[in-house]
Amino acid sequence: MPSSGIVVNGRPLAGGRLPAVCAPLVARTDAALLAEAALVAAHSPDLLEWRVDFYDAIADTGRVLRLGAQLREAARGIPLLFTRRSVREGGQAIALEEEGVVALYRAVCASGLVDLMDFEMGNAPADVAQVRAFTRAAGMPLVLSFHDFGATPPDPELAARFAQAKALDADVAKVAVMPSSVEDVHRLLGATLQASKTLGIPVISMAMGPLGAVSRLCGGVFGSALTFAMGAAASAPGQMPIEDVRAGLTVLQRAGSP
Ligand SMILES: O=C1C[C@@](O)(C(=O)O)C[C@@H](O)[C@@H]1O
Repeated sequence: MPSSGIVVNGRPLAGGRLPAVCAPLVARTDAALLAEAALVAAHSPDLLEWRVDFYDAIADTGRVLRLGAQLREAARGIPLLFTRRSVREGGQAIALEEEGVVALYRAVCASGLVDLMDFEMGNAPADVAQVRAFTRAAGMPLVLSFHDFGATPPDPELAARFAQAKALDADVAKVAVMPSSVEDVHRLLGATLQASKTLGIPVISMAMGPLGAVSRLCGGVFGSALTFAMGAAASAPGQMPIEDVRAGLTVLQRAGSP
């Protein structure tokens, strides 16, 4: 069965249309994050991603929760995705050990201040299991993700990453890679299509950098349920402004593209 859209709080993002559009928030301070959220929410993305690894006070759970509550207000009903991206997979260095990250995920899950969570499938298996349990208890979908900022792995590994997410009980499987040729982009889209037809859960993929930009526009045709577009600032190479991405998606839709 082909993959469907991502369901958040019982409702499919973007009404089930593929792909929904997510804009990242990458500010470092409280005031800057709230200003960024207000600005980006005005572009009406289907989802806002709080990249909490950018936040200066990530090691202070109380402050994360207080800011999360304010972010909720600033988001004006747009669902929130909570993501700590590790340095290993392209994120920022943070003042927290992995144990602290897991404790932070537990607190944020329990708070109900966000609507879904992203955790890397490459984290310690015990940590992945714990985050799965927290999200499950909170009734929150879990995205298990994999990022390769240096290359596009061979086809069997791409398929294995999607399958690994599913095996680890993800609600959504996500794979992001760096292409060094159009062939790499083509392979990523092929692996996405295959996974979207066989996995039984929504999948997300993107090829990063300028070569991969096309995947952020046409990925939905190949089964990717979400594309990341820049609101105020990019969180990964190759992200385009949200207005441009929406325009591209509209052109495809008008042409009757699936
Ligand atoms: O994993 C992803 C996808 C991403 O890396 C991208 O390439 O758009 C951007 C990240 O913020 C997000 O967490």
